Amino acid sequence: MGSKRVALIVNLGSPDSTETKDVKKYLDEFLMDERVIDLPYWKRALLVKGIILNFRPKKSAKAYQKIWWDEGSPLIVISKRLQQKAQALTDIPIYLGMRYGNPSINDTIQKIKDENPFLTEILLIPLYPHYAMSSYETVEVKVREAMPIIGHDVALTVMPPFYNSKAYIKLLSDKIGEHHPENYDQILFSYHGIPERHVRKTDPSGEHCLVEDDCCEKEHPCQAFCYRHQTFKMTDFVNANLQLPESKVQSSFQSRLGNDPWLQPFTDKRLESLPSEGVKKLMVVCPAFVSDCLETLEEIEMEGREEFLHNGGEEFKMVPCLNDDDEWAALLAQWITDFDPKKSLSEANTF
Ligand SMILES: C=CC1=C(C)c2cc3[nH]c(cc4nc(cc5[nH]c(cc1n2)c(C)c5CCC(=O)O)C(CCC(=O)O)=C4C)c(C)c3C=C
Ligand SMILES: [Fe+2]
Ligand SMILES: [Fe+2]
Repeated sequence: MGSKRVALIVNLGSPDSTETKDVKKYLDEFLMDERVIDLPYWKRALLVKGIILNFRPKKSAKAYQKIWWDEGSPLIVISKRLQQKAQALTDIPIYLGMRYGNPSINDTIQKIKDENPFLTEILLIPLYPHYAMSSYETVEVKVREAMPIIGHDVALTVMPPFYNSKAYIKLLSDKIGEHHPENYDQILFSYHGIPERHVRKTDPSGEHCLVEDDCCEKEHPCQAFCYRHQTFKMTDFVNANLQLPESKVQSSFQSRLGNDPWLQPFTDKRLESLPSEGVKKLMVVCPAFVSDCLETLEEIEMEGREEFLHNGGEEFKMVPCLNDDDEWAALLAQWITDFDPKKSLSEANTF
């Protein structure tokens, strides 16, 4: 019989296995996305297929082997658990898709069609707290491109990034609070980095973002699309909840690729320098990710820890992502149940 309304949650995705050939296939799809490597097609193909795919898959496969679980990729396993927990709390069917790899967005849209012949509305929730063309935007574009598969008039509503959702910030703050941040010298909020050019590109005015150093502190309509602004704001909101002195908290950006200017400060450089600045006990939080993944489990928990301790740090604590936390699943289920396409989803419950 199916349902008239369904929700579609989408995360980034992982390779099908840690074999180099599967990692290569995944990286090909990921890096050939024009919203990730935003070069004209022939230049992107030359760079990705001609250079990056010759060496990166082997290196990335080794990294994936270090974090892989018996059930598969942590990001996918955790996303499925979150979906199942949220599903138990709402009558609205929740489908899970991945932007790259499997379950693909096209297959998931086909499944939605097959299982819901009287469908009228889909609520899309990209599982990213912040707006970036390489994360949130590419998910929305890919889902819109897949909508003709449904073949009739189905409305699509996209939930805005939730970096400023009071309820989400509370969950994140409570989670960090459980690990006693007051006992650490510093809390580093390490967000996934993006090229500075992407921040400029998503500024619809074309004249605010990154024009001045303090652009992100000045009110401007472009901030609905500004990744840098949204990450800095998230740090402030969480910090306000935790009531820590401002001097104990800082933001940085990890996982850069290539030689273009990326958002700074860089996480790896901060981890190297913090011990010489007197920070011996460090807590790291990765709030750009709703689920643990290669970037948190390998880059921060393994490589980052090693870097910090090697440079004179004494204690390193990485706070896990919200993953399939019961309250996070309940919040997701609540967003889906309360979904009203006539009301802006950002109206209620934000700062
Ligand atoms: C949180 C949102 C993310 C943004 C924004 C983002 C931008 C971005 N990423 C790359 C390149 C790579 N990212 C990789 C892994 C990866 N990235 C995110 C999230 C965002 N990326 C996640 C959740 C993951 C982990 C996936 C997993 O399976 O666990 C990788 C693959 C691994 C590797 O080879 O290092 C690449 C490559 C770029 C270039 C970019 C912005 C332009
Ligand atoms: Fe990434
Ligand atoms: Fe900005």
